[in-house]
Amino acid sequence: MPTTRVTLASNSNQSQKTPLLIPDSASLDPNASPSCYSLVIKTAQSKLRLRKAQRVFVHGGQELTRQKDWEHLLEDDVVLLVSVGEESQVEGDKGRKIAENLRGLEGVWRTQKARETWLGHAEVTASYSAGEEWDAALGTIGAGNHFAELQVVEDSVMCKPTSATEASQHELHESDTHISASDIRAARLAVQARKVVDIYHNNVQVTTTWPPSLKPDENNGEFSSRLADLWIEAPQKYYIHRKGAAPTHDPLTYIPLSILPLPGSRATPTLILHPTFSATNAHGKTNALSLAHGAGRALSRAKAASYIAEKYAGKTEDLLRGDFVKADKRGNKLFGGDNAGGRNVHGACWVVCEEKQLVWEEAPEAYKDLWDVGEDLLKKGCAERLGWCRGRVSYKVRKE
Ligand SMILES: Nc1nc2c(ncn2[C@@H]2O[C@H](COP(=O)(O)O)[C@@H](O)[C@H]2O)c(=O)[nH]1
Ligand SMILES: [Mn+2]
Repeated sequence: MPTTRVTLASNSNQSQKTPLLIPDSASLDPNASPSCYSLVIKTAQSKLRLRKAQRVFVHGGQELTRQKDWEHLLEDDVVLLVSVGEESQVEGDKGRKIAENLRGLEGVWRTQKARETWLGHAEVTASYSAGEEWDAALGTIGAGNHFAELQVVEDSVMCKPTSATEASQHELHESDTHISASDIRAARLAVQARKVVDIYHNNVQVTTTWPPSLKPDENNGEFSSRLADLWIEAPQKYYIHRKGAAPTHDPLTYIPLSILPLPGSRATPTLILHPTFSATNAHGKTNALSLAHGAGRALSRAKAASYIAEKYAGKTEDLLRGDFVKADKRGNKLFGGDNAGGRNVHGACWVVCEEKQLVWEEAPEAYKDLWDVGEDLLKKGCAERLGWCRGRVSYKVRKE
């Protein structure tokens, strides 16, 4: 019987593979029975142990959904990547399309009049306008190395039940001792509820108490009394100058942030941290009410530019592709196989960056290991990890 010889691989762990001979009798119409699609799914379930196998892709991100995809892409020796639906709407080809169509984030937002109106403060009839030159940055992603990223919350969010409770205000009971599906859902909701998460950083904050007190009602009074031990009595101004760090509180209200993202690079996840305040970190004093605002550079911009330009000579354009993901600097592209959770670097971002120099300077290899940085913060009692998100489209700059 004539057959087509293909290899099936798990989309999230592509070293996990199995051969499959598809008989010509199998229909190319995915809705027929038996179809090439149903055979692929069944084989992935039994041989790759992907119980929830549901989507089939080829390298490059194109998904085989319609009969004509199967007609066009099914051939001898093709590798079919089978996923359990971990992708989001911005996965694969969609990510590429979004990246292609996304533009103007660095361009001015509305008119100066509209910006001034937005910056006005009706109650105190004051305006925070700083003049046209500066207001022009309002509503843009900013300049320099700023970026905006579309990310998805990964399914495998792990969290402590108490963190999930605080973060999401979901009705989870603090006495829960195991991580349940509802905890995971709660952590996801916490992140998703704030669909746009900005990261304050490099700011100067003025405070008159050190450390600032938290609202007693948030801590049943107990926390405030412990903080009192640390208070410096005389009210005077203290300045917290952050460079490479983000505040653990909303700088205006002093209310602790429920989540604080810790980005790694355009190809690695963003950890979702929950700042903590306990005796271990002297209620935030140890870390100056701040957390790292990113993994941070491992290579200077100059070193990264020359190293990456040489390493990927002639392939700079490929570095912008979401399907051109190289192993991280430890070589652990699929670190730990299926149990790696967010550690693998599968499925990176489609990047919009029309400045070659920046593409090289901000390559994933130029940054420290996000997981190590995150782990240090956890070990010092400065934060808990609620989960992580994965970038799908990263917008840096267009030259338009
Ligand atoms: N998710 C992404 N994270 C990135 C990217 N480029 C850099 N980074 C991380 O962000 C912090 C902050 O950047 P900085 O330039 O202001 O220091 C940095 O420490 C990196 O770890 C990216 O494209 N996507
Ligand atoms: Mn920085």
